[in-house]
Amino acid sequence: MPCAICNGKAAIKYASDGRLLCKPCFFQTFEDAVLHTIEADSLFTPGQRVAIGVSGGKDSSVLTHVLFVLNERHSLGLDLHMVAIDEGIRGYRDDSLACVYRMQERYSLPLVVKSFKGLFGASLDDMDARRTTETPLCSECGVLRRNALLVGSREAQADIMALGHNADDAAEAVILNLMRADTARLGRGTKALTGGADIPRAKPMHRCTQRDIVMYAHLQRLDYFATECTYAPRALRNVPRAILGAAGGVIQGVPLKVMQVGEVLSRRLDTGTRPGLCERCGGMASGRVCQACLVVEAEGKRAREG
Ligand SMILES: Nc1ncnc2c1ncn2[C@@H]1O[C@H](COP(=O)(O)OP(=O)(O)OP(=O)(O)O)[C@@H](O)[C@H]1O
Repeated sequence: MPCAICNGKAAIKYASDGRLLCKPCFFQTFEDAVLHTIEADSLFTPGQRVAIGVSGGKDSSVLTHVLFVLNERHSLGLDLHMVAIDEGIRGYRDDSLACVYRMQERYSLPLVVKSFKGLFGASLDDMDARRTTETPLCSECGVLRRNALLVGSREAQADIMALGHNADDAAEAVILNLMRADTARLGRGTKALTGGADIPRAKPMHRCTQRDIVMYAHLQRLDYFATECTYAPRALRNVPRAILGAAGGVIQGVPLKVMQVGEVLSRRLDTGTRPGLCERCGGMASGRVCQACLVVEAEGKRAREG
């Protein structure tokens, strides 16, 4: 089959729109899609210090590589830094952090590492050990990680964060919030730029599908840690992930379609209320105190009760 762009020999299906492409055209198309999001959503301005959240996983490894390439190729003028969070998950984050250190060497970017233990007094494994039931810890972990990324980005004196969220992540969030009838958060994750109250969060791969990201990482032979998090089997996200996985076999570009619906619904349901600042830590909060401070408070109580 001929490549849909250059008529050369096609080797890869571009999952976002189903076109068959050769390897160089696939790389170019994927990188152009990220550049398009950066420009269309005005994510960055020249001279900005960008803290890339790097976990050692495929998404942030691809993001770091593509931002590094685009910054050079298009003279974006970005001062790229890396921020990594060690949640304290034995057999998972320790190995993926080793990958982050190798990335630091490869791209020669400054790196800030913050740990849950250092910031909140307990690792995720410590928090799990205090629980008597197998409750999913992923939402608490996500809340604390967001806060830790903010602390790390402040330490790096970053103007903006760049995170590796993709279209599948956004679609999973839309489906999860639909199932919970959480209309206030329906559009959460569907925007490429959020959180003006503190350091904003940009998602340059927001319109890239997971399939294309995995293919890009594989064909570029990027170094990343592929093992799933120890706690992943308990994650609520497995439900929407399974739905999207099943639909992906029969509907082209399904994550992008679900994401578009989330965007439309969130605009229609927008009440105009914007988050303020937490009175304890200064992070973003919908109430007086942010989710991270509430999680830390609950964990402290658990630890005292032994
Ligand atoms: N431990 C971490 N340290 C720094 N940044 C992180 C960490 N975990 C997640 N992030 C950032 O948040 C983004 C979304 O994380 P999430 O866990 O939802 O996705 P993921 O698919 O596991 O990402 P990745 O493949 O990069 O690990 C990541 O791409 C990365 O930019």
